[in-house]
Amino acid sequence: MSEQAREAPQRPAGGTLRLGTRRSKLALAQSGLVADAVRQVTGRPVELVEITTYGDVSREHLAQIGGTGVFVAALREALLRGDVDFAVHSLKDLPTAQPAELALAAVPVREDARDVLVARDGLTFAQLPEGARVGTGSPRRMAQLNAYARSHGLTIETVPIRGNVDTRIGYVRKGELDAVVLAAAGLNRIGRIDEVTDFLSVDTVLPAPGQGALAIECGADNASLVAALGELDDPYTRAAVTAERSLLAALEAGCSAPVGAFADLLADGQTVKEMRLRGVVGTTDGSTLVQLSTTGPVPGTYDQAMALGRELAAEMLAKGAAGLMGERAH
Ligand SMILES: NCc1[nH]cc(CCC(=O)O)c1CC(=O)O
Repeated sequence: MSEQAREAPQRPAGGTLRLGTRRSKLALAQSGLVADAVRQVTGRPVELVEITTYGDVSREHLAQIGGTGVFVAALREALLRGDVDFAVHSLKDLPTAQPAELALAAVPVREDARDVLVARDGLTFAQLPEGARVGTGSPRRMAQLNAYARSHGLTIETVPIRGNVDTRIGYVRKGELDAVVLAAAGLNRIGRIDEVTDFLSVDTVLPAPGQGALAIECGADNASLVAALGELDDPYTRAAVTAERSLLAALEAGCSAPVGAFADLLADGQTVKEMRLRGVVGTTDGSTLVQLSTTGPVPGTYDQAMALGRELAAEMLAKGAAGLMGERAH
């Protein structure tokens, strides 16, 4: 039963829009949310078209074949072939270089950007026992969690894991790990936020650049679709994630580098004053972190947001960030 069939009776002018999506529970949830929003703003039917990516078929060598970029690549190929009209990505999985043929038509309002802990027995991070086994395959999470543990006089063991959200939480339920760390946004979107045992403040663990935000992408030459999808864009989220991704790009780091970044607005009462961008790079054992922040006027343009990220990257590089990033992704 397609979305198209269900909406056929009140079908307005303008044909059905085909939304290319991965088949994972998270991807389908994200695409479903965006499909609803696009129906609202365009008045057009939206049909989900499932695309199997190489990353879905073969996870074992994900790191070697280019990390989460493989998920994005198959959707982009479908867009470029014209098999689908637009696609939804988790922004944190998007490479920072934007192909000229494709437009980032919208970045909707960001979800909760925080990382969270799903631990056994309702444990918070501070309540984990000495030597606790904490699952995460992310060098960014490893670096900051190990540093956080150290600051509590605790040593944890970070255990590299992969797989979808169900698989990761499964390690805790089966008793193989004491806890796993995931993004709040993903759990919210698939309806499992109730399983969180600790929300990790961004003051302690900076999220991945773009975490919690979605990217809606379509062909750059389809001006009317770029404009229509643009209705879903949130300028503050767009500015924040642009600054975060600019930092990542200027550090010349890939999606698997130990880089965290988060931009937020500083308000004086009801008046938004400035944007603050925080960044961190560290060794995965958490023994050394370079963590800095910069504050500036809320970027009104893409170039201003990019400049904020570049400025912070330059300061971090001056403090030795490059030496902490280890092997570059790609
Ligand atoms: N790397 C996989 C991935 N990509 C986006 C999300 C969550 C949703 C988001 O951050 O927008 C996740 C899962 C996770 O990190 O827990």
